[in-house]
Amino acid sequence: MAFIGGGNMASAILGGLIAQGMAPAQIIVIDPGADQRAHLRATYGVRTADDVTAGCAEADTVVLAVKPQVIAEVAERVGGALKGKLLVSIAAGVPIARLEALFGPIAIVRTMPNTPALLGLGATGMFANDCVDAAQRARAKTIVEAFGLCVDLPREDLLDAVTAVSGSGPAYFYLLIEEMIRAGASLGFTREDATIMTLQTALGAASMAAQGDVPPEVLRRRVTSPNGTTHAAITPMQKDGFADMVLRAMTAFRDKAVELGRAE
Ligand SMILES: NC(=O)C1=CN([C@@H]2O[C@H](COP(=O)(O)OP(=O)(O)OC[C@H]3O[C@@H](n4cnc5c(N)ncnc54)[C@H](OP(=O)(O)O)[C@@H]3O)[C@@H](O)[C@H]2O)C=CC1
Ligand SMILES: O=C(O)[C@@H]1CCC=N1
Repeated sequence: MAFIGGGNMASAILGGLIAQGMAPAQIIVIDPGADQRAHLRATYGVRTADDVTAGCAEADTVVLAVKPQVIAEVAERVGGALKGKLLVSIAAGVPIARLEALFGPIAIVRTMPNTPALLGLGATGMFANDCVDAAQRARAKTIVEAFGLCVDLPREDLLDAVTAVSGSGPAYFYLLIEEMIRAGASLGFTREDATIMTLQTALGAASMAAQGDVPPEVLRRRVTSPNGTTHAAITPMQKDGFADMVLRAMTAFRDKAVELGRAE
């Protein structure tokens, strides 16, 4: 398996795959940064290369993990070297039609993962082109499921919505965590106490919601005693347009994914 691009998202996937038992020697990462290649070798034990054609030669599966703006340059360098291989793209917004125009009519699975893949807790959407056969589809799914859950999408355009929900989603929660820590510290906690209380609360709330038997709205109401403290906090948030803010933010993420993917 080869990765073109060894940055943040590739590292999260590598960490997840290796923790799940994939042999690092089976993985080669192509990245232009000598320091980054040394870091990847030291951290994950993978092989590295700086030349994309040589790097992909032995792989049957190639993960395209560069920024959308760099894909055309990669395609120019790689030429026809991906013929017969499975290309798994993780690039936000880049449509399969554009990948086919750049890399030729090869088997392509377009995915949108997220960084919790590092802990095997990724949430990934995927969609395959018509060149992908049953064995390649199963291989892509096995890889994705090694670092979290995989949703096989009925339409390609839903991948831009996946970017808004789960691809970028960890950042919404991190922002809330950052601000809760800051606010906790300003209410008199030490920063350390504000941090552990906030993180344990985030973990506990997410774990309860993830059990799935009680909807989040009901869980929220159970915390919200009539006319109590939670009510005093949440009511102004709702009045100040929290729901609209989340919708606008996620629509902006989705639209940016579309824009990035269409850019030449
Ligand atoms: N970060 C995230 O949470 C997620 C990211 N993605 C997608 O993953 C992709 C990568 O994003 P991310 O990991 O955040 O970005 P990074 O910038 O962290 O990683 C990209 C890596 O690719 C390297 N690179 C640049 N040019 C080439 C080239 N020609 N050949 C090989 N490697 C090259 C970069 O090197 P250098 O820095 O030296 O240029 C960098 O190390 C994007 O398409 C993004 O949309 C998808 C889901 C989530
Ligand atoms: O911000 C980005 O463009 C990437 C895609 C999804 C998450 N991070």
